[in-house]
Amino acid sequence: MARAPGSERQLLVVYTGGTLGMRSERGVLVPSPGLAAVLRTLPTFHDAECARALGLPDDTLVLPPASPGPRVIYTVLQCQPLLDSSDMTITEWVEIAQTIERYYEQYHGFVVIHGTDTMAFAASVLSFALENLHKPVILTGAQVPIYALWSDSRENLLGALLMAGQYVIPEVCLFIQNQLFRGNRVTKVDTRRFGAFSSPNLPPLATMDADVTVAQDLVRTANGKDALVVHSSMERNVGILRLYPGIPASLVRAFLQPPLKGVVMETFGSGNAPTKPDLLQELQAAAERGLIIVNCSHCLWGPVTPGYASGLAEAGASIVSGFDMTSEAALAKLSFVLGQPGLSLGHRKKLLGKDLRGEMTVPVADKHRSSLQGTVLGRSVAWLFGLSGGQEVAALRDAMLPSLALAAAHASDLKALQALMELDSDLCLEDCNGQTPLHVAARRGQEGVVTMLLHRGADVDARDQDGLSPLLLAVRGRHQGTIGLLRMAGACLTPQDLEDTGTELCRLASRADTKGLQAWWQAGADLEQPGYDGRSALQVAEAAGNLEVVALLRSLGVASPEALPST
Ligand SMILES: NC(=O)C[C@H](N)C(=O)O
Repeated sequence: MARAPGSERQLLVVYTGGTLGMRSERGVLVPSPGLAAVLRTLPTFHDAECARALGLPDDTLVLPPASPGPRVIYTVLQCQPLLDSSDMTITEWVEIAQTIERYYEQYHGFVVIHGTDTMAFAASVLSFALENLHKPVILTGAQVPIYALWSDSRENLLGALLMAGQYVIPEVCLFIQNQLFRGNRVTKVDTRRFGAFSSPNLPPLATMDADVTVAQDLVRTANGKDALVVHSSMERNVGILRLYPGIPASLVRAFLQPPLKGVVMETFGSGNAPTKPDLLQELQAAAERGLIIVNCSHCLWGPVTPGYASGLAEAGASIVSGFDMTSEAALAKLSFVLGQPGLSLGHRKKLLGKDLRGEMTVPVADKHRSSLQGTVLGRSVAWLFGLSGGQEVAALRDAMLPSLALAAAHASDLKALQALMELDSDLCLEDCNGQTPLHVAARRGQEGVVTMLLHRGADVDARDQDGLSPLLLAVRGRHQGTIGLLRMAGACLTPQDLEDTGTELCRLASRADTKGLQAWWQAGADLEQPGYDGRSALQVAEAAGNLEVVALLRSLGVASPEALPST
C-alpha cells in the first residue's frame, strides 16, 4: 500500500482502557486516566519543540520526525469510563465505531488503545460495524503497562501510530509486536508473551522490522465512491458454544433457548460434531425456530470443510460454514448480519456465507467450478478463480477481469458473469474503451443480462469513451425490452444525447423504420424535433406518403406542425 502523501497526518487516539494504561492499586492493575499527559513527557511520543513551532493546541501531541514519511500529529480521546477489556461488550464497541464516525472527516486515521483480552472481538465487531472504510483504524494494547520499565506498551503504541499515520491501509487492524494484522483474523493465544496474538489463516498485512514490509496483495482496497457507513444495530443475542466429547443434549438445548438468535458452534477438526440423535434433534429444533448456527473449528489453522460428518449434515439446513473464520470474527459477523433489519433468513445465511470484510477465505474456485464447466468461457473463469498468490497474479486477474466480463455479457453467460462479479464486487468492470458489461448487453438487447446487472447495482448512466450510454446503445439496436428495463432503472437521455435527434428521426421516417422511431419515443425523445432542414419526422413521412409511419407518429402523440399553435 502506498505511503501516505503530504507532510503531516492527523490521528485520533481513542483510549478505552486496558493494560497499556493501567496502574497498580492495592496490588492489582486498574485502568487509569491521564495517558496523554504521560505521553507528553516521553520524547519518543512528543516533540515539544515541533509542537511549539507548529502552534499546536495543548491537547495535541506530535511524534518526532520519522524519515521518510509525514509527521504524525495526534490527539488522545479518553473514554469514560476506562475499562478492562473483559468488561467491554458490543455496546462499547459500537460506541467506538460511532466515535470514529463523528471524527471521520477530521482525521487521517485512528488508533484504538484497548485491552488485549477481548481485542480480537473488538476488532472483529469494528470491522463489520465500519463499512467502506477509507482510513486506517488500528487497535493496539499491551501485556505490561507503559509505566513499567520493561514493557511492550511503548513499541506497540508507537508502531500503531506510525502505521496509521504513514500508510494508507483502509482496514480495521491490530498492531502487536511489530506486526499489523487484519483485525477480524486474529485471536489471543498467549497470556504472557508479548506476541500474544496469532492470525492463523492470514499472514500479517505488514511487518515492522528495520524496514516496513507491507503485503500489498493482502490489503483490501477501498471503493473510492462509497462513503463510510456505520452499522450501529448489532444483535446482542448471539453466543459461542464449544462442543466437547460427550456434551449432553440437555445442555445444548438449554444453551440454544430463545432469545438466542445465532450461535457460533465450535466443532471438532474440520467441522465434525457428535452424531448422537438426541443432540441432532436439539440442533434441528433450534433450526426450526430460525436460529442460525455457524460452524467454526476448534482448530486454529485451516477451514471447516463442506463434507463434515453425517450428523451435522442432517441438521445442515440451518448450519452455515464458517470456513476458516475465527470464532471471534464469526460471532461479530452473526451479530452484524442478524442486526440488519428486514432481511429474510435465507438472505442472512447468504450474507454469512460470503466474505464481507476479508474475515474468511471462501473457496471460490470450488464454489463455482462445477457450475462453470459448461462453456469454454466458464472454464476460463473457473481457472481465473483458482489462481491464488502474489501481486503478479492479482495484477493478471485484474487485467483479465473486464475483458472476461464483457465476453460473458456478450455471450449471455449469466453464470460466468455472476462469478466474475463476485471477484470484483464494485462492478467497475470496464474495458479500456470504457465499455461495461451493461453497454454490451444493452447493445445486443440481452434482457436477462441487463436485468441481472441492474439488479447487482451496475451503473445505469455509465458512459464509454465515445460518450455513449447503455440506453443510447439499446435505442440504436431498437431493443424495446431493454430500453424499458433501463428506463425503469432510472436511465434517461441527456441534452447531448438528443443533440442531432431531429435529423436522426427524419432519417428513420424516410426509411419507414417504425421500430427505430418507437425506440426513441420509448427512451423519452421528443418526436416533434425538427431535423437539419427544419422539417419534422411526421412531415418527412407525409411528404413520402408513408401512411404507416404517419399513423405510428400520430398514435405516439405527434401533431402536424400546422396543427400546433403558432407562437
Ligand atoms: N493485557 C491486557 O490488556 C489485559 C487486560 N485485562 C485487558 O484486556 O484489559
